[in-house]
Amino acid sequence: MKKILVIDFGSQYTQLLARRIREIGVYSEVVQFDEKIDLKEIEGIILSGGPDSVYAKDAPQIPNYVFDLKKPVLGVCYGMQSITKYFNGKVKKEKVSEYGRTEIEIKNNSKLFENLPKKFNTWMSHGDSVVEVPNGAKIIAKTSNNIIASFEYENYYAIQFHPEVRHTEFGNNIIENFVVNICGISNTWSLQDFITQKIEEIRKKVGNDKAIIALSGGVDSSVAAVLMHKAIGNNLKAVFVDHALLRLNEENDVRSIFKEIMGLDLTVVNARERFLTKLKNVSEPEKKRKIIGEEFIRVFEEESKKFSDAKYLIQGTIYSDVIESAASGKKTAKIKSHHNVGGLPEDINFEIIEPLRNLFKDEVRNVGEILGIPKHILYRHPFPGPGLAIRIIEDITEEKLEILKKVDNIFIETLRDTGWYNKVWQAFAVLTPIKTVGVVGDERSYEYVVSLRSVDSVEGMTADWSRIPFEVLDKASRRITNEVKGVGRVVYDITSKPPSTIEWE
Ligand SMILES: Nc1ncnc2c1ncn2[C@@H]1O[C@H](COP(=O)(O)OP(=O)(O)OP(=O)(O)O)[C@@H](O)[C@H]1O
Ligand SMILES: O=c1[nH]c(=O)c2[nH+]cn([C@@H]3O[C@H](COP(=O)(O)O)[C@@H](O)[C@H]3O)c2[nH]1
Ligand SMILES: NC(=O)CC[C@H](N)C(=O)O
Ligand SMILES: [Mg+2]
Repeated sequence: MKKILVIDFGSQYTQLLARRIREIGVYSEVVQFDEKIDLKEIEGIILSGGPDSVYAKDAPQIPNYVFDLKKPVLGVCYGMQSITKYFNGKVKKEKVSEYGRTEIEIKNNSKLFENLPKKFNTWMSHGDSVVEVPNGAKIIAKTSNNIIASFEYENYYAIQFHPEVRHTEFGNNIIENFVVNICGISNTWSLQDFITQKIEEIRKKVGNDKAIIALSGGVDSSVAAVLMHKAIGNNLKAVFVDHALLRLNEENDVRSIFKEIMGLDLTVVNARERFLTKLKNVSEPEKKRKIIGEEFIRVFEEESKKFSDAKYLIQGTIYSDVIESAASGKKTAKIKSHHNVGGLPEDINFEIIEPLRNLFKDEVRNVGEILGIPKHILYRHPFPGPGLAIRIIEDITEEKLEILKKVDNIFIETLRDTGWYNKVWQAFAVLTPIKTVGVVGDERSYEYVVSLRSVDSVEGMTADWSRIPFEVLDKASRRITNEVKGVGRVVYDITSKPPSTIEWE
């Protein structure tokens, strides 16, 4: 299949580049800068951004095959700076850094900016700048700070801004100009092709061996389960772990979801005791995540023994889990260890297969729709594998779990009753360790503060707090303080991601 190769230098946005290209209808893959790869059917190359400075000691280099292939190359930010360095231009830390919205002006014609206005806003994130382009290169655009925003040199196209983030105006047009007009690939690829290709790939790999799928009833593992079932049929067994950190009624909901999508009964493992014992008195978020990640694997190992020593473990990991755990590339910064990626123990007895690892949430939902999974399952709010453990700040007790389950349930019920559940991307409650003074029936009370959190997002990589009407929040707040013993105060979290993350831990 003809494709565009994206070479990763450690940017938080690398996968978004590949994703934008797939949106245009062209297949794209991300590889690491030092990875050995198959060079067949590459029609163009994109060099990503990255945290390093090109002259730094261990700065990643453009691999040699990029120069040998002689295909069009697009360098983004660090990618632009590394092209400059290779062809003897000059990169320097300038007095002005450009972060966020920056206007650029097109000074010379280029196929890359065809049919675009002369001036528009882009999104930048750089401290270094190109101060001298390679000999013979043509400067295409400059920013309002007079910094070089784009140049062209032979088959190399360089841009300082990030066309892959939604805040860059005409970003998709620029990527489409590169992929379709400059590299000349026809845009006929679709997620249906992804499904066909994955099924074939999984069949080849698993053969007649057995596999266990970690099924949470969430969007990602449900889609992965249907896809895997199509590929290997009855050699697949689904296992749901009840770790006591679930939402109210979760077990029953998951059983019925599974019956609906697979027509089969689900294996539910009661692991409540063992998770709670291991988590007793643990407050530190990364520690909680590591304990949970390991315990999940131990449970799956035991279950695999009961299924002819299954050789494979399937997980519904998607790309946001990977990037934040810093498992995407050597140069990427770690934000938190998602239990299914960064939280995994080192000694694992089976091979892990993650068919959705390179897709984003909304792409996974689209795959699910193509596979015929009902919308009410695909559009459930995400729920993290570590569950309520990362929504109870500090140590976890049965009492706190009871409180949080009730609060969460009331908030979600209120959103459903008022038509807001489907308008927001993810909503939940957090139990803080703070106690607060109140007055109830003329008596003093001293109870917990809970926070409601609801966010709008597309990919989960960035998010903003939902503008839920005060009346809806008021309804939830009054029900919570009236119905849940142990809660003295309700607050609403109005922080975006970044700088915060969606979950509190
Ligand atoms: N309680 C559980 N039992 C079994 N597997 C689980 C459980 N919770 C999470 N997992 C595994 O961990 C993976 C990652 O969890 P994650 O919450 O990101 O995805 P999901 O639950 O499938 O979808 P969603 O993001 O909609 O909640 C799941 O796809 C699944 O493979
Ligand atoms: O399966 C998971 N295991 C985890 O360890 C984990 N941590 C966060 N999340 C979910 O990922 C999305 C982004 O969350 P953050 O902004 O908090 O990183 C949100 O949808 C979170 O609910 C997790 N899911
Ligand atoms: N986003 C980037 O690629 C940044 C490149 C380089 N680290 C700089 O600060 O200029
Ligand atoms: Mg989940």
